[in-house]
Amino acid sequence: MPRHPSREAASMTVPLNTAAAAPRTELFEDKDSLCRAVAERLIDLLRRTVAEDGAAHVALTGGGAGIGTLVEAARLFRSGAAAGLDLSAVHLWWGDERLLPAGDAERNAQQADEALLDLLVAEHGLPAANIHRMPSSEDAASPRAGAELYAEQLALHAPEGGRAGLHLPRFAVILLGVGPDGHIASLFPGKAALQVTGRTTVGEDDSPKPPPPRVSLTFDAIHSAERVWLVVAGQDKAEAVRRAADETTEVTEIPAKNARGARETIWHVDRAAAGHAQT
Ligand SMILES: O=C1O[C@H](COP(=O)(O)O)[C@@H](O)[C@H](O)[C@H]1O
Repeated sequence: MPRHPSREAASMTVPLNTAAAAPRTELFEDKDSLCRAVAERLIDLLRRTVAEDGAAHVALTGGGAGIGTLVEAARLFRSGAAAGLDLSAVHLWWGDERLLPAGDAERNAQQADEALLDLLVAEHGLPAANIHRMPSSEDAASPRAGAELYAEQLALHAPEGGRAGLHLPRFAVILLGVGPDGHIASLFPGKAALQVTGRTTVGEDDSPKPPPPRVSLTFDAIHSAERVWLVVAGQDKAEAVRRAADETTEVTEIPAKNARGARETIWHVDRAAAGHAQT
């Protein structure tokens, strides 16, 4: 297995992680109800994790349903429904990012700031230092350098004896959107980044979805999470959802198939993404 995706493998296989939690699906009427439910579930999980472990680490995602979930979480904070959650013990990370200038509107972190994080820092006691953004193009000259920088950040928050020898925080949950092509984070179909093992992060020079330069968690990092929650809304995702559930589909064709957490894997899917007729 390559440690870095120096070149694309013409024909590759990536094993499905059958040791992790098998996926279950929860169906929602539409994107709004899905995002509301995931936001409530996330706040509840953070409360429980902080109470039990003293800290909670979460990896956020971009994308329509990912940012929609943060918008709903902001609504819950504004309404007082998140009262009692000690945000000084919560750390926020990302599953992937575009290697663009800080503050670029296309960056997942920028969209998260606008949807939720600026509010949490200004009014709800989230320390700015607990927001662990992936490097920008000012921080790193290449996706590979960006990946190495983020791996160092992750390692600083790793507990002793982390899973599979990887130096990572203990993620209570990693949130993941799914692209119409079946990608998760910046792990795209057929790309050599899918094969990277023994590392927590990977650079992608040539993402088929613009912009090309990106940084992503690896499958190994995703599999280390306690929980993986996928958030998938819209008819354009229906084919990817269908293929991910098909046992004959290869991970290299639909990377989302291999998005699994150690204890729990939930696909939150709206009716359109599930391929149901619209009502
Ligand atoms: O490029 C990305 O796309 C996916 C899905 O985005 P969507 O707009 O099709 O919902 C997202 O999960 C990922 O974080 C992002 O970088």
